[in-house]
Amino acid sequence: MITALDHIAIAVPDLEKSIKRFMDDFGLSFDGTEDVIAAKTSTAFFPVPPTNIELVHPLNGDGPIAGYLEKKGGGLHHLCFRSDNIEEDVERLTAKGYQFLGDAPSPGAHGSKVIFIHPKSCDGVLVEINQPADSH
Ligand SMILES: CC[C@@H](C(=O)O)C(=O)SCCNC(=O)CCNC(=O)[C@H](O)C(C)(C)COP(=O)(O)OP(=O)(O)OC[C@H]1O[C@@H](n2cnc3c(N)ncnc32)[C@H](O)[C@@H]1OP(=O)(O)O
Ligand SMILES: [Co+2]
Repeated sequence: MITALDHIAIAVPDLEKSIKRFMDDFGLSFDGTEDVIAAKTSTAFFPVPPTNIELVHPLNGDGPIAGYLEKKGGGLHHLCFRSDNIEEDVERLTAKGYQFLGDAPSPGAHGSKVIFIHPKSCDGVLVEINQPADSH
């Protein structure tokens, strides 16, 4: 079951510059950076209760964010719903016709499991579903 809006992600071409923007200009608290190797993505999180902003940037210049930045230069990239049982939600949504990217959840930030729904399945919005580490 989906339980919360876990985060909204913004793809940024200059991670350090954007971290400064969200801390200094918008005054958000900064939860640190994490390189997620399985996703080829560097992340920076800002809690904005009850959700979070996630900045995403290509890790080593490669991966899905690199392609997005090349085409769009940056922008709102995805939203993420938190699930209390990701496998069950994937099965339920697949039966409704949603097209998932990948066959099974993979490692995400903070030890979570994540999977994505193709934007063409969802009105042009890339949707991530995650299950936090403490509820696996
Ligand atoms: C750090 C881990 C994790 C977390 O814990 O939070 C993350 O958030 S990781 C974040 C990065 N990972 C991903 O984004 C994985 C899922 N994404 C993908 O697999 C790909 O990006 C994609 C969505 C399949 C697109 O890749 P590709 O098909 O190679 O790119 P195209 O440029 O050809 O796009 C095809 C089509 O889709 C539209 N598109 C692409 N990206 C987005 C987007 N973010 N939001 C909305 N639409 C998107 C693109 O415009 C194309 O549309 P058309 O031109 O109409 O065909
Ligand atoms: Co994300």
